[in-house]
Amino acid sequence: MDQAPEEPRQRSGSFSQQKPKVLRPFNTSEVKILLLENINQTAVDAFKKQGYQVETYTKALAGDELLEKIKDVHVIGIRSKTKLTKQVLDAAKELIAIGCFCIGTNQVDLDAAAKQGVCVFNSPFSNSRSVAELVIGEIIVLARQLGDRSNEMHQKIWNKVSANCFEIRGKVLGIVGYGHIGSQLSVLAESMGMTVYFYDVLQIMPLGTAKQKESLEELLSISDFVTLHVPELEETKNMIGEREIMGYMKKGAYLLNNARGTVVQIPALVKGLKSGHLSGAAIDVYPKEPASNGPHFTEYNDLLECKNLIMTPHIGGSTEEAQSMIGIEVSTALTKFINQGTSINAVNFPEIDLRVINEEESNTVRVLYIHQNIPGVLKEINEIFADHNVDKQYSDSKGAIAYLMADITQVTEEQIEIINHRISNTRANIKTRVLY
Ligand SMILES: O=C(O)C(=O)COP(=O)(O)O
Repeated sequence: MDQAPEEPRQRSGSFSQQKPKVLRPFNTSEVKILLLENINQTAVDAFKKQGYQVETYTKALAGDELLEKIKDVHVIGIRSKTKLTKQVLDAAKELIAIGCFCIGTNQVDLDAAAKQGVCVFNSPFSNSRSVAELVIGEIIVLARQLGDRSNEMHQKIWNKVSANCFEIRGKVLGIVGYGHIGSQLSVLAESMGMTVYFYDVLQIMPLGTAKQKESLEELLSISDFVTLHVPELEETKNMIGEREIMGYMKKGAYLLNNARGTVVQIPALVKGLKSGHLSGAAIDVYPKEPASNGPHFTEYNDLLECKNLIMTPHIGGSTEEAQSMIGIEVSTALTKFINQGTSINAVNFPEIDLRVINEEESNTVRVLYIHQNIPGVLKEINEIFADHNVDKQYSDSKGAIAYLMADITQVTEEQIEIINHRISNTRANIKTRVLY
């Protein structure tokens, strides 16, 4: 006789089959999300699935237009072009979070955002493979002068030359910045037969047979190809100028910048190329970049005259794969922050999370309290919580701001209002939300 199938056992711990309760801060259709710079459809779909209102633009916004649009949204999604300065953030009265749908966060005043209780997320590695592959392509294109040959053919010129065209096998690649992109590139370059060295401010374990160099100057002086993979920081601004190009890079070397435009001084690059000290360069990023597609690249006429210079319009991370992954990654982080207060992986905030509240915990509320990091705050808060049962609580700080998350049980609807009101009126309050 067939045996009846066993009842599935109730699993425990983090595999619990109890359903997490969906916490709703307010009617989700009131959550307004503004997405700029052609953010991927995966993000638009994810936000719409939550029931949020979503407005999208293909370009970056600036000036009055940005101030007008940002003033009543709860979340803004941007890429590398939209500048969220303190002045812009001051106008964003309802803003709770910013999503940078890219790696870089230099376009946002992170400190001002934190002080206003606005949590910033990015996508730290989803486009690293795309950038690394682009660099491999550029190295070969430069070594074979393909840009110039192709331009000549477009002008009907047949120019078959082998002088100063090289294989990349056995050449030295110098990587400045050995993070997600630099290290990925290191592996790809070695598999093409290149010898890899890198420079980084941190001591990092090299992948494959790559080796770390102690100084930037040493790296520059031994590399046939120098490629930059550093963030835009005070320390990296103008990092590569005449001293580095003419003084330290080898004669005949190539320079690649797919990092940030401000890292390389354009006049020094032009001098390096025009003097013949550099054999070529690939530049994807510029100190000033147009906000939208079209004939707007008018700042750098000197570059237009340089030979063996590949110029691209900041497309390092622009692949279908990277953009769709970034869309999912950043929209997921933002949704968790909106719905549950989770700030894990935030770039400017203490990283806080608590296990989910289950559906049957019907009278449990979650208090999210973003406050100034000053003495005596927890005492005040715990007095407010004193008549309730604090089920779990976690708090952490980062610089001037602190973030407390607490789940309180047996709270009636009137009490929710009272708790919200009392916490919002504490002297350290920056932003308080109560989810239920
Ligand atoms: O990921 C980054 O930081 C980039 O530079 C890519 O920027 P983008 O999203 O293409 O504007």
